[in-house]
Amino acid sequence: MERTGKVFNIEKFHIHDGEGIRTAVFLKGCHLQCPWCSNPESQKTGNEIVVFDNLCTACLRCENLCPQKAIYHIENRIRTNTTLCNFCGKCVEMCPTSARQIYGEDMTVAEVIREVMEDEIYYARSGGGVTVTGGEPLLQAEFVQELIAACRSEYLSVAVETCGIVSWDKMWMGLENADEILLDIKTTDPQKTVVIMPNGSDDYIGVLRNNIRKLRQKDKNVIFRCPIIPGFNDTKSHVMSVVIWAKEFDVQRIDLLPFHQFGRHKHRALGLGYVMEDKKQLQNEDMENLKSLIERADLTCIVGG
Ligand SMILES: C[S@@+](CC[C@H](N)C(=O)[O-])C[C@H]1O[C@@H](n2cnc3c(N)ncnc32)[C@H](O)[C@@H]1O
Ligand code: SF4
Ligand code: SF4
Ligand code: SF4
Repeated sequence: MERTGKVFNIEKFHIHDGEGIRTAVFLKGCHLQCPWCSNPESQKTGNEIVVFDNLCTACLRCENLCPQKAIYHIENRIRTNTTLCNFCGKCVEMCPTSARQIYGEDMTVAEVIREVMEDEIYYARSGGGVTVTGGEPLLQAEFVQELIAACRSEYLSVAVETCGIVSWDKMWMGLENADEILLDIKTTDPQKTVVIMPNGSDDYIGVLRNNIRKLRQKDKNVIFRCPIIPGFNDTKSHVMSVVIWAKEFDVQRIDLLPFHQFGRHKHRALGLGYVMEDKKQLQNEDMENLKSLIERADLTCIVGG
């Protein structure tokens, strides 16, 4: 049987996360739980169904239609019994306000490539390609390996975004043929890793450093990316420690990603809560100061990636 990957989104005309016009393929499942994550729907491995209360008009169409009788309401708030739901998608299709969403679909590499190739004309013109992201894409390293091989046979370049916290075997399987590796350095401080891996971060920093070292020994093109998260790592000392790592591993570029709150409605709809509500991204001037720390070390820095 053909291998499938668990995909939760394919986004066209993506202009970040690699050169040119890109199609981003989002793979579901992540073993980290960054409280600020812009894609919290990526974290669980299995399918999920959500209702955005702010969009729901409580028309009850979905409740009346569900073949599994999985939908019910409590005081005009629509809820889904996920043990009864078989993710048929009927309620999502007919919801007049797009308040219902299913996250997660099993797709073959051929199915993903078919969608990707709909925009073939733009990649060549813009120097773009495909970005594989998530969730943590390298948890599905075999699928990523096959997807990259299929992209290469269509002459498409591939960037992969990763947190870098997987075994070396998975890392290499997924990244050996990637053109660009966007490696997130969320922290260099072992004391802080519990914030992003509350269930046990073991040797987060050791695993990350070891993977970077091996990628560089194999001459892979690595770009460090630092999401700048208020109250967690928005300091000069954090950026300086990333600069020191870049020098140590001969990495030439560190991008800075300003904190945003695009994921906040999804956190709520998934019942995860959102602890970043009152956090504000750095002022432009402060971001520029962090950028200049990197540039003064003769490294390239793009804000926004
Ligand atoms: C959602 S992650 C998926 C890839 C991989 N799991 C990782 O963390 O690198 C993609 C990128 O979004 C960034 N990101 C996530 N939430 C963010 C937020 N609230 N503000 C800015 N960047 C964010 C991550 O740091 C990462 O560079
Ligand atoms: S169909 Fe959509 S708007 Fe109507 S009750 Fe269901 S979720 Fe709400
Ligand atoms: S996806 Fe299908 S089974 Fe699940 S709640 Fe919607 S209509 Fe019911
Ligand atoms: S590692 Fe990436 S996908 Fe996973 S929780 Fe953190 S930002 Fe989200």
